[in-house]
This record gives sequence, C-alpha cells and structure tokens, in this order.
Amino acid sequence: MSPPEQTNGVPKRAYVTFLAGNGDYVKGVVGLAKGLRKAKSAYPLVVAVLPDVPEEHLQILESQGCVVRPIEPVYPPENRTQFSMAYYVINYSKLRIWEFVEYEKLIYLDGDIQVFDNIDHLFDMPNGYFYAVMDCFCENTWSHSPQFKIGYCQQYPEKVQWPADMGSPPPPYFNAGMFVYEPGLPTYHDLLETVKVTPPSSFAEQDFLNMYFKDIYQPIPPVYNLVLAMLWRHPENVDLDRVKVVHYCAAGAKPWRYTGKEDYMEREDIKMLVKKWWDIYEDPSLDYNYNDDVIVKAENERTVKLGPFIAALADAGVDHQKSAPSAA
Ligand SMILES: O=c1ccn([C@@H]2O[C@H](COP(=O)(O)OP(=O)(O)O)[C@@H](O)[C@H]2O)c(=O)[nH]1
Ligand SMILES: OC[C@H]1O[C@H](O[C@@H]2[C@@H](O)[C@H](O)[C@@H](O)[C@H](O)[C@@H]2O)[C@H](O)[C@@H](O)[C@H]1O
Ligand SMILES: [Mn+2]
Repeated sequence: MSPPEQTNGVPKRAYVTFLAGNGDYVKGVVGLAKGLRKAKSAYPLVVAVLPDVPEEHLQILESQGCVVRPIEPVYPPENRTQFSMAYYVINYSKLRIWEFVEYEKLIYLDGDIQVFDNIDHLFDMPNGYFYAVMDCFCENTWSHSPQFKIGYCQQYPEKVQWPADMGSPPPPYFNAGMFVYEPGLPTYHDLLETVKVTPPSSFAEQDFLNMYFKDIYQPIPPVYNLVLAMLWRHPENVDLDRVKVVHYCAAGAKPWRYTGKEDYMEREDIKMLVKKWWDIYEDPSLDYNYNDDVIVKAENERTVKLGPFIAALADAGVDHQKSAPSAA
C-alpha cells in the first residue's frame, strides 16, 4: 500500500465508519454521511464493509458519496467469553481501518453516531496520540466489572473512592465508537498479531483498543461523542447545547429502529435527539447528488431550471425576470 499521497502538499484525511451484515445499520451510515455533509465537513466518509454487506447497500452508500472499502473480518481467538452483546464479536473487524494508509489521519465514527456540528478541527490535533472520549461504567452492560460492583465511574471518581485493596483505579477508558487515529502498516500488523494472543472480554475490540493504546490515549471532551447514558448517569457532565457528536448506543436508542419502549427512551431529550437524526436522514437536500435546480413553469409553459435562490424568489411570487433596479 503506497504511503499517503499528498494532494498538493495537504495530508489526506477522511472520516471512516464500519458496516457489517445485511440489516439496518446501513441507515445509520447514510444518516452519518448526510450529517457530515450538513456539517460541511471537508473530508470524505470511507465505509469499511464486510463481505456480508449486500451489493444493494454498497450502491446506496456510493449514491451518498461514500468511499466503499471492502475488508475481511477479524476474529478474536476462540474463547467462551460472554460478550456484552453477542454481535460484538464482529466489531474486531474495525481493526482493518489501520490498513487505510492512503490517509494520514482518520476519524473513526460508529454507524450509530451522528455529527451535528463540524469537527474537522480535530484533525489538527498533534500527531502521535489516540484521541477518544471517556466512557461511563454505570450502565448494566458493565455489571460484570469491578467498577460497577463498587459503584465507581471515571465520569465521577469522587463519588466512590477506588479501594486501596483493589490496587490502582482503572486507567482512563474510552468509548470506541469515535476516535482520532493515524493508520500505519506496522501498527496494523502488530494489532492483528496482538489480537491473536489477547483473550476476548465483554466489550470486545473496545477493551482491546483501550489496552493496546493506553500509553498514547488522550481523552477529548464528551461533546465529541455523547454516549447517551451520560444523560441520565452524569447529567452534570453534559451540556446538550454544546454537544457536537451524538452516539446512539444506549439500548433502544438506534434512531432507525426507535420504539421508545426501552428504559429511558421516553425521555424528552432522547426523543429530541432521535428526531434530530431523522430530520437529517429524511432531508433530500442533504443527498449527495441532490439536484437543487427547481423546475418551474415559465409564462409560456416552457420549463426552466432555476438555481435555489431564484427558485426561492419564484416560491415567494417574485418574478426574477423583471430586472432589479441597476445598482449603478
Ligand atoms: O450488525 C451490525 C452491528 C454493528 N455494526 C457496526 O459496528 C458498530 C458498533 O456496533 P454498535 O454501534 O451497535 O455498538 P454500540 O456502540 O451500540 O455498543 C456499529 O455502529 C456499526 O458501525 C454493523 O455495521 N452491523
Ligand atoms: O464492541 C464493543 C462496543 O462497545 C462500545 O459500546 C458500549 C460501551 O459504550 C458501553 O460503555 C455502553 O454501556 C454500551 O451501551 C455501549 O454499547 C462502543 O460504543 C462500540 O463501538 C463497540 O466498541
Ligand atoms: Mn455505536
């Protein structure tokens, strides 16, 4: 794989997400592509797709301007581990994105994430680190962990002191739904070799990435990856007006299959965030090839194509053909 090609000296950057299966996560990725467009991101969205993603979904992604990159699965060693969610085993395949060395720096985003404000500035952070937002240990998904058992959470470490007889408190732990990283073949090959000898654990590749990058992990503010549980577990750490990225990872929160039935899903803030996601997903003007010309009937029944501004005038009943008074 060639080193990052310089486009007139500018290092290549992109957003990247991961798509597996023939189910409805493709809607999440389409929503993400449209959200990045609405946020006027300067960079493309690359989608790493497993072989089980159907051709029809690949075409949908390409029609939304995504760069589709087929990848092979990555499996953890055989083990009797109970993943927090059985399907997490496929999430190890995310590790293939370290092979995307045609880019110098990438921002990974889960398909159940939406970007509501431009975050391109994150690409300008110093190289050599792994940037991600700290996770929360308070959901039942963590009930297996010592942190959960003693009520300790890194989001509020003063609440329950880490007992001295349990050694040192866990190092900062990130949510792997969003991170800023630099691909590279040496790291990529070392990741794959290390997976082979690392016993799987509840949060699959998220646990693995936290272990692997613990020496260069740099926490970034939660506005860059709002793990929804923070809204009811640590509301004091969340200012929704400032949140730029929302991660719909709580049970029942995936907007494209939202029913409102699961715990916390009837909250007004959750309903507002799900609607915000749908508003983008259903907005035709955010489609990649949206043709914003408007066909209007001219007086003599000819149809003419107008740009959006002139179309707005037409909508407002202003006849653009009557020349405006000359500015001179
Ligand atoms: O059937 C699946 C499950 C997961 N994913 C991808 O893997 C990511 C991680 O899974 P998920 O977001 O469901 O985990 P959570 O953040 O909810 O724990 C998703 O966002 C998708 O990008 C997918 O494409 N198909
Ligand atoms: O495969 C493991 C997954 O682990 C993470 O999700 C979890 C984690 O955030 C917990 O802290 C929450 O309690 C839980 O709801 C949430 O699903 C990542 O979002 C996802 O991308 C992926 O790495
Ligand atoms: Mn997710």
